[in-house]
Amino acid sequence: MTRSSVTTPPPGAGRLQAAPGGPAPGSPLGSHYGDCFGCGERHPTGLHLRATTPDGLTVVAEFTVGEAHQGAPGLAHGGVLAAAMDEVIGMSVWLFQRPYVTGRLETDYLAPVPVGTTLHLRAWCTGVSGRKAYLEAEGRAGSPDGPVAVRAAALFIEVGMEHFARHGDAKAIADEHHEYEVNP
Ligand SMILES: CCCCCCCCCCCC(=O)SCCNC(=O)CCNC(=O)[C@H](O)C(C)(C)COP(=O)(O)OP(=O)(O)OC[C@H]1O[C@@H](n2cnc3c(N)ncnc32)[C@H](O)[C@@H]1OP(=O)(O)O
Repeated sequence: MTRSSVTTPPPGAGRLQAAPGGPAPGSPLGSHYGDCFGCGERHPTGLHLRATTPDGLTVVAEFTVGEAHQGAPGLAHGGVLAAAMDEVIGMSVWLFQRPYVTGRLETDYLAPVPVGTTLHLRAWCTGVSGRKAYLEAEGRAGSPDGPVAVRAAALFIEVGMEHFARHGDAKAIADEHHEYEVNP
């Protein structure tokens, strides 16, 4: 991954620790919002990512490229693939048990991804420093051992739940049940 200095943990950054009360190894990680383009079950043309954590420290998910996700004929749109990387990395909020948002997302496209391909996604944290979390992800075509088609590196920033109430739909937030801590 050709990550930049912005997405590289600084010297002395901590490692992700399994949060008390966090998901146990093997647990499914639910959708954080039903209308989310990445993971929402109500979204008609979204990515419908379904994720699990194999070990409490990383996230794995699958995304099958559909007709609604094309850029060039028969091929996935690069922005949609970036969204898939953003989402699988964002699923790490369940591991942190705190809300984070994307500050920066860097993506390498290594191979075209045809419609019908299932991408096997994996995300992991490379360091934590204050409110900043450094994460990476990869998407392999066809199987968990398939060729890497997409790679990403990201800087996520921890926010309070008021971020979503101030900028978004406070009622929708209240109507959904979130398991991570609201007032850490
Ligand atoms: C209800 C469901 C919940 C659900 C929760 C889960 C959602 C997951 C969804 C998937 C993920 C997404 O798509 S999230 C959606 C896309 N992202 C967004 O909408 C975020 C928009 N940006 C913002 O709201 C803001 O810029 C923030 C929150 C990121 C930062 O603002 P802030 O809180 O005022 O903090 P600020 O002081 O600016 O930044 C803190 C530190 O981070 C650094 N920093 C911030 N942004 C960057 C950046 N792009 N590149 C480099 N560095 C940066 C600053 O230099 C600073 O470093 P230093 O000076 O301390 O060293």
